Amino acid sequence: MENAKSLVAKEAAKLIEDGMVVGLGSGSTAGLFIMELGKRIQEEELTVFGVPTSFEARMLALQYGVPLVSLDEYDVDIAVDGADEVEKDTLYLIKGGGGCHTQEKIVDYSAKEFVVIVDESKLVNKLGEKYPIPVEVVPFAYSVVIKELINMGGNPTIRLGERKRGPIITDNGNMIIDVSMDIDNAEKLEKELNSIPGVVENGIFTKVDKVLVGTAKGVKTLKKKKKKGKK
Ligand SMILES: O=C(CO)[C@H](O)[C@H](O)COP(=O)(O)O
Repeated sequence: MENAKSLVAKEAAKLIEDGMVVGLGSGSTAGLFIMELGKRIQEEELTVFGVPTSFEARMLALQYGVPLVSLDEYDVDIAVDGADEVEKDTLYLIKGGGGCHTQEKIVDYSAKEFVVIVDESKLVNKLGEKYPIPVEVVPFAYSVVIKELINMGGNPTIRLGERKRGPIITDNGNMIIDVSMDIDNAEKLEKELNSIPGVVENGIFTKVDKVLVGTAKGVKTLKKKKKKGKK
């Protein structure tokens, strides 16, 4: 899959034009995109600025020579980001495997165009098939949020560090609760989860313009087929 990720990252870097402000996603695929963008900036002497979605993206941008600006000063022309799951027909996503979905959603949703880059392993028929929904929660609220998620029919677990004996802490100083639940109407659930007091943001993304998929044979573009759960 590493080759598919590199292919799709390279293809996405070709979308960037001189003068653009680019949202820089988080995760391994977005990291490869940052590297490819850095190469184009150096080789073609492009004037491009990045807006990072995480500490990790910021560090990679510095490493690969992508100059950074903040959302306070600039609007984002295009955001390029990875995903944990992509529902094939709707292009709805689950993000937040790296715990960065809050800043990702702020940057990705503010962009004039939001492009997702994944390899084929991320495609699912139904959102939530393989991956729970990451929910970023203010630590003070974790127990009441867990109760509410159970009331909503979910199965929540606190995300723990791999070696740390305790919850992982996001770039914003919060905890992540991963919740498995049936996603009947993704747009509605995205809003409902955010209405729980103490929830900062959840990892359902329903506003996506384009998905580029890296495969063994090359890169294909996915288009939206239907809007699910809308009455
Ligand atoms: O949402 C994310 C981080 O919060 C990532 O985009 C997602 O986890 C995909 O990562 P990778 O490209 O490493 O598979």
